[in-house]
Amino acid sequence: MKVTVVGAGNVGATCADILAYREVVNEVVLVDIKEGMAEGKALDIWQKAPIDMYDTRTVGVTADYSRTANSDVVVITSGLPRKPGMSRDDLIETNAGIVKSVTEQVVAHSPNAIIIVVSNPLDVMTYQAHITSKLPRTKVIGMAGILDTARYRAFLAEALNVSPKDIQAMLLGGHGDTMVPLPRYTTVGGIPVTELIDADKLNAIIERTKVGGGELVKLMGTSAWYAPGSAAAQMVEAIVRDQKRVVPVCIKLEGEYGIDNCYLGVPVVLGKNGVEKVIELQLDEKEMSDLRTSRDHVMEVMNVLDKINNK
Ligand SMILES: NC(=O)C1=CN([C@@H]2O[C@H](COP(=O)(O)OP(=O)(O)OC[C@H]3O[C@@H](n4cnc5c(N)ncnc54)[C@H](O)[C@@H]3O)[C@@H](O)[C@H]2O)C=CC1
Ligand SMILES: O=C([O-])CC(=O)C(=O)O
Repeated sequence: MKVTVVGAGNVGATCADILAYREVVNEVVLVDIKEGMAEGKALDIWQKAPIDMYDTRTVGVTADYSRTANSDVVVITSGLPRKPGMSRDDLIETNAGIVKSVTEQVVAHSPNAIIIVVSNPLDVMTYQAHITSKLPRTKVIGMAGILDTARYRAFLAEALNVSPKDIQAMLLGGHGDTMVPLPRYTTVGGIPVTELIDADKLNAIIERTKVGGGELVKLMGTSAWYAPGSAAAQMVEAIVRDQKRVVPVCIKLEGEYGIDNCYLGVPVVLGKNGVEKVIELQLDEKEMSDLRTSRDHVMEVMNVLDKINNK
């Protein structure tokens, strides 16, 4: 199995490192546009192999897509990260062009690959990759929900002083401040979270989760990479090992949740064919209305992308 990671920056290199370290595939190809960057990071990861005892080959190339040919999965992380004071949507103009040209080259060399988009604004960059690739919606998906639920689970684990391993959670919607964490679908060792934490504390955690990316941007001056790289690697692993993981993933909705033609995070079954099933949860009125608010926001940004593409 072969995986390409486009963008050898913070998120891309972290993802490649985890894929190698865990021997998820035989070969990881890192691609970047910056001369020598991907080659250097791939070599560094390969030199770690004798220490950490793995044999996944890591190869780096500068914009040479012939080396990515016949990849099973391609992760697209190329693009600008935001700086303090910016929203993810502020990245659209630059990143739309990058994701479009990268997707064209990826598909030309790996027509059967499953594409995982990471670049921001996530839901709309997934839209960009999907329309550019012309692949089925089940094969062009975005990474956000695994990261957002991980933040939510980590905050809960801290507040409850329990292991993050025992916290299960689901979350819907766009990868932005309108995301919809679902306390009704959150459990701690099988126990509904609402039995273990009072409503005010839970609400504070939900609000912190929604701006979890921004919290890190403020601290570091650029956006996060350890958890995002790991979340993307988990999606790759689910696909190449055909694990049928049930995780939130961004995909084009075609009538699910009463929503059509919008790219949003929803629970899916993730396996060798990409998204093998979209799971429709029974939502109450408030959850449904929050999801519609999130949809409206993503649709607005999708319209901005349409204008950029029609210029
Ligand atoms: N979906 C999510 O949950 C998350 C998304 N992100 C997004 O991921 C993207 C990458 O973030 P970082 O790795 O921190 O940024 P970074 O700046 O460290 O890395 C980006 C890399 O992309 C490369 N690049 C730019 N244009 C390219 C092209 N045409 N072809 C190949 N490579 C190209 C750059 O040279 C750079 O090395 C950003 O858009 C960021 O907002 C980051 C974290 C989480
Ligand atoms: O916040 C950002 O810009 C990067 C990102 O999407 C995240 O870490 O959730």
